[in-house]
Amino acid sequence: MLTVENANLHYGAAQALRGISIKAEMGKITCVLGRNGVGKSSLLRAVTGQHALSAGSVTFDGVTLNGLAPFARAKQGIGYVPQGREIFPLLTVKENLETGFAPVSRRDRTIPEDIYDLFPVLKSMLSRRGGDLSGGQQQQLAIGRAMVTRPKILVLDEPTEGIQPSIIKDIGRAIRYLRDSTGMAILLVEQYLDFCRELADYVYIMDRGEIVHEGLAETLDTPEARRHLTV
Ligand SMILES: Nc1ncnc2c1ncn2[C@@H]1O[C@H](COP(=O)(O)OP(=O)(O)OP(=O)(O)O)[C@@H](O)[C@H]1O
Repeated sequence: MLTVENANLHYGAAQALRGISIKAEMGKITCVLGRNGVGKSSLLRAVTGQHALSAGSVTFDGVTLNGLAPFARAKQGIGYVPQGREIFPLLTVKENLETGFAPVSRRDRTIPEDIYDLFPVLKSMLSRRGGDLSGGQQQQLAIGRAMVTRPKILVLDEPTEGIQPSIIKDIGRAIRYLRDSTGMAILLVEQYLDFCRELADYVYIMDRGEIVHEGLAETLDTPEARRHLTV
């Protein structure tokens, strides 16, 4: 289980996280919803080690991650699909997938076949450059690359952003498959309410750096929850 406890995060004098506490359990999809700029990406930066917390803690599987570099967190089993995908545009699809080998032991440096079962388009485009793929294909590649790192928890930053509906469906199916087949934890942040309602086991809503609602996915249909999500 991933646990974030009483997390504060600052950019200079500006505070982006204010006493955030969340849990992401193994075998469950945990979704953090919130409007633009409420701190969702900052929360994931704190989990993946790209920005230090100014107070509070992040623990995974009983190990405190505070102070560990992103690379060391990847070795602990944190797989990350960043906002905007961050595909290497000049590397081929295969080479992009192979960048995921870095944190895994030598004997695990293979590309899991289920990546191609989930996203057949990647197999047919292995020698194409990452930059030539559509946004949706790049999102699939970014998920594939994270799967190569053999994560115990997959952390996704707005996986539906700018993606066409048919590929959003494929991505939802892939996330469910990963939960059910491997029992990994999934933590995703989103603005797209319907995607989360269909997929999530447990949801949090953030507003201005704080958690303002939490509960089972069904609770998203309550007026209190909706109030935090409407502009
Ligand atoms: N590098 C930075 N330096 C200064 N302020 C930042 C930085 N990154 C984010 N912020 C600010 O911190 C707050 C939270 O930003 P964050 O990106 O975490 O929100 P978000 O919910 O992920 O938004 P979005 O949906 O637009 O990605 C915002 O007010 C943002 O302007």
